[in-house]
Amino acid sequence: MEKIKLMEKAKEASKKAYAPYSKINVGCAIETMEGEIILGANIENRSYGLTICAERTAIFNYVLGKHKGIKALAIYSANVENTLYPCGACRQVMSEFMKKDTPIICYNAKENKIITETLGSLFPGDVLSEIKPD
Ligand SMILES: O=c1ccn([C@H]2C[C@H](O)[C@@H](CO)O2)c(=O)[nH]1
Ligand SMILES: [Zn+2]
Repeated sequence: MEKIKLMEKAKEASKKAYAPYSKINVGCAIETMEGEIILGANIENRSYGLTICAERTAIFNYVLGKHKGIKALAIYSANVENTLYPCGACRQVMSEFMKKDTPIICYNAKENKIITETLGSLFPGDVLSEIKPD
């Protein structure tokens, strides 16, 4: 799928965000190897630390759906000036289910520009392959 199309899905997902505290609605769209689209959005909590990011809700949705591989992941956010990149916790969770060369597509609202990274560029090192489940 074209990056812009996947980003449109992420934008759609951002409308499902529950973000009354930060007012930053983030949406995430995962394209699976089978070509399905899995969505996620951030869900905040009055106990701020319990907030979960859009990327992780999307990845957990992907896992529950028993899909076979992540082809690309797009992150959309409104109300932020700068490009929103995944936080450290999300990068760690991504490392469990994505490959080093899996594209992570970020949207920069300020420049109205799409920036493509990979998991390997955002989460370098060999930790990705250290422990393998059975
Ligand atoms: O990559 C990111 C960064 C932040 N957030 C959410 C968490 C919180 O609800 C709000 C502000 O940080 O944005 C995400 O969903 N994904
Ligand atoms: Zn995160």
